Formats: sequence, C-alpha cells, structure tokens
Amino acid sequence: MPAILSARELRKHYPGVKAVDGVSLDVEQGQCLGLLGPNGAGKSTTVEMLEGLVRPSSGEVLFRGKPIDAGYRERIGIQFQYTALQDFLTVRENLRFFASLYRKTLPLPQLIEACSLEEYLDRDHRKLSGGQRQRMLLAIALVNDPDIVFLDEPTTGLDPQARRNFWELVQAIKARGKTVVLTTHYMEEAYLLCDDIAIMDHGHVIARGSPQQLLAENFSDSVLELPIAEVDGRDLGELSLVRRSDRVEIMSADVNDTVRRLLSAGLSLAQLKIRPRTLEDLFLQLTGTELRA
Ligand SMILES: Nc1ncnc2c1ncn2[C@@H]1O[C@H](COP(=O)(O)OP(=O)(O)OP(=O)(O)O)[C@@H](O)[C@H]1O
Repeated sequence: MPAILSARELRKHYPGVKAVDGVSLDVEQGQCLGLLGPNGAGKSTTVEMLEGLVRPSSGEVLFRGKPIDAGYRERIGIQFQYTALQDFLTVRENLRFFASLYRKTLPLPQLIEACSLEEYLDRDHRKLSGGQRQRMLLAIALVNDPDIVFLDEPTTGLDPQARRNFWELVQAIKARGKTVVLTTHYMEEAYLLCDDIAIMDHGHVIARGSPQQLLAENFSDSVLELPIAEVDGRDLGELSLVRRSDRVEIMSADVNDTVRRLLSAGLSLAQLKIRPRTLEDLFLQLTGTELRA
C-alpha cells in the first residue's frame, strides 16, 4: 500500500544544533507510527515538520505522494500537549469553536461519543480531570475528521486507568482507518498502540520496525529480576548482571540453567521475576538513557 505520509531526508538545523539530521519515514494509512527517543532527540521537531508547522532546512514531507500544501492543514488533526483555550468556555463551546475553523467537520454527536465526553459537555474545561482534558483535546484534534492524527505525549501525567481509557479511544480511531503519529515516553503505550516504531537519537532514526520485529532482531534472551539485597555479596560466576536502582537484572539465554545456578549459589528465589525483553530494554540499550516519565 502506498504511504499516506512520507518524510524524505528531513533536516532541521539551528545555529549549533542539528535538531533533525536526515530522517526518512513512510507511514501507511490506518497504521500508528510511534516516535520514541530521549529528551532532545529530535522527535518534536520531526513531528512539527510532518505537521507542516516547521519548515525543514532541507528535505520534504509528502502527503499521499505529493508535497504538502495549504490544503494539508484540513486533512490533519493535532493534539498538542498544551493548547491555549479560552477561559470559561465549556467543553461543548470549545468543540464548536474549533469546528468553526474548518470547512468540513465531524458531526458533534459522533465526536462526543468517539471521545466519551457525554457527561462533561457543559463543564468549564478548566474543571476537567487530566484524563477528561486529554479526551477533549483529542476531540479537538478530530473535529475536522482528519486522515492523520498527531498525538504528542497524550497520556503524560494520566493515572493508569485514564491512560488505558485513552488507549482504547486511539484503538477505535485506528479501527476507523485513521493514521496516527504518536510521540510518547511510555514504552508500554508504544508497544500496545504502534504498528511501527522509530527510535530517534541525536536527530537520527536509530531503529525502525514493528515492536515485535525490533525485539526479535535485538534480543534472544530473557531477564531474571531479583532484589539487590538478595544478590549483593554473592558469587554468581559468569552470569550477565545489570544493576538498576531497585533491582538486579540477569540476562539469560537459558532460564532453566540460570535458575539452577542461582539456587546453587544459595539465593532465595522467592521474589524472582522472569520476564521477556521489552521495548524499554531496547530503548536503554540503544540510547543508554533512562526514560522520562
Ligand atoms: N527553535 C529552536 N531553536 C534552537 N534549537 C532548537 C529549537 N527547537 C529545538 N531545538 C533543539 O533541537 C534539539 C531537538 O529538540 P526536540 O524538541 O525536537 O527534541 P525532542 O526529542 O522532541 O525532545 P523532548 O522529548 O524533550 O520533547 C534539541 O537540542 C533542542 O534544544
């Protein structure tokens, strides 16, 4: 299937900083592309160029194979992390206001249902909880029934329940054939929502593929986790250990053999956790950076 959105050798150079330095990406219709990377990696600048808000120093953005033009704005929706909204406006009034900015809009009842806003329509937007606010901002991003929705760290600061609710809304948007470009610092979110992931660092894409592909290509082992106190002072021979702030991780290509070795070293395995590799492991391996929440 031809790409709905393509970046061709995008560069954005500021004096002394190569914020984005040669990024090429294709996004297929109905897919969710996740952009991951440590602070300053160039994600926001890349997305702002994809949105047509920042002009590239060189390279180009194609929408359905053609360079983006003035009409592109009508075909995309953007959920910003911070959107300046008029004080005292209710949710309904906000939706009406943003709808008035576009020629073609989604019927309001459909938008309200898609973002589960029925109960809050007459509430001042400043009185919404974090999760309700994000759902309203999503509705604003969807008001023009866009082909591509850009979500910039949409669940940062939400509690786990609100985050899960938001994920369900995004799944439903994808199921309607919308294309999603998501920036996130949550690896679980990326794993769950993204068909395709680009990990960025220093203005470059350093890894690309589906979450499953990326994990299969980079890892063939599992991780055994134990409390630091259980491991400290023990001789574990040649086991491959990584010390984290609250635990020790043991990388193992043969879990049965590793467990036998831990038992013979006299460790209690009462608090042992065994897990497959995750995107967070990959992120740390590739960027050497702890994630920001
Ligand atoms: N307008 C600007 N002028 C100068 N430098 C900029 C500008 N915008 C971004 N940069 C720099 O470009 C680099 C990439 O920034 P960018 O915001 O794209 O990163 P990011 O991956 O989105 O980071 P974060 O996760 O913190 O949002 C950073 O070093 C940043 O300071």
